[in-house]
Amino acid sequence: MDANLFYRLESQMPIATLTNSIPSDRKIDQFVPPYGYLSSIDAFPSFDENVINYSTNQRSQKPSNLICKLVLIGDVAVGKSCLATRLCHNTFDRNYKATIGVDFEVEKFLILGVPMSLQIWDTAGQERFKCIAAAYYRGAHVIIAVFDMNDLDTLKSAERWINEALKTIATDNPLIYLVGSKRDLITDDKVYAKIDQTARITAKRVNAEFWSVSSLTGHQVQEFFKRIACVSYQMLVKQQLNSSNTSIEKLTAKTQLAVSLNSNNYITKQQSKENCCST
Ligand SMILES: Nc1nc2c(ncn2[C@@H]2O[C@H](COP(=O)(O)OP(=O)(O)OP(=O)(O)O)[C@@H](O)[C@H]2O)c(=O)[nH]1
Repeated sequence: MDANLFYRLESQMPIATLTNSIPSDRKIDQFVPPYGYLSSIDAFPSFDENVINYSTNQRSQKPSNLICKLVLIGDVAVGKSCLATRLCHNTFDRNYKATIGVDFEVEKFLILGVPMSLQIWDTAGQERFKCIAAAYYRGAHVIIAVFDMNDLDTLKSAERWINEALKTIATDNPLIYLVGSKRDLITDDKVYAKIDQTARITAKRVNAEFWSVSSLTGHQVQEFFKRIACVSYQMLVKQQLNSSNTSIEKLTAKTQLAVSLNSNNYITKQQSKENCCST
């Protein structure tokens, strides 16, 4: 179904029907912490008071159509599609099937009682599809750069992928996540600690939050996307509140201007009348 039609139909649903259709493991009432406090540039420890008030108001109204666009980027075969599949279908495929251009999934969350759709754009890592995939970066709120923890060259590439995406994304301050995949393949704790440390340094350099996951075992996958859902919900709601404040401010400024213009006009007319009468 065409994505726009889907959202139009959904926005006409009663809120109870919509919220009941969201599974309980997609309902979030507590802010999800980062993978480790040291791995995040901003810990976002809790929901902001304004965001909680907004959510309470929203629950009593028709649901607003909050949509968070997310792009998965990174080298060939680092595990982007498996990550999306683990989240959306809770399955894992050992057979590698290259993504052709881009794939699309939607996952619904209910955050503080308000529905939000996570649009997941899974892009191809193959060089020949880069142009097609990059066309889908525009307007993304979240960038997830995936690298294979067993191949540190893909970590260097992840940094390049992020910098390239930032040039075309055209969104103010998108949230950036650096994700080490295939955690299950590293059994030596010392080896893991070294990779983890290197990844955190890279993450800091690119203003990203670092996570380490395994799509094979499902390790940290659900937590990771719940974390994204919380942080992006908070960001989108704050943006909405700021823009409505700005329009109220603009409206107030316009009204004041109109009042002052009118009163000036009135004074001028009065004065001219007075002048006229006095002659
Ligand atoms: N052991 C293990 N293998 C994984 C994991 N995630 C992905 N793989 C394997 O890695 C290979 C590539 O995974 P994909 O998810 O298709 O990789 P991709 O990044 O989407 O690749 P492109 O579509 O070419 O960009 C597949 O054979 C997967 O089975 C994981 O967590 N653990």
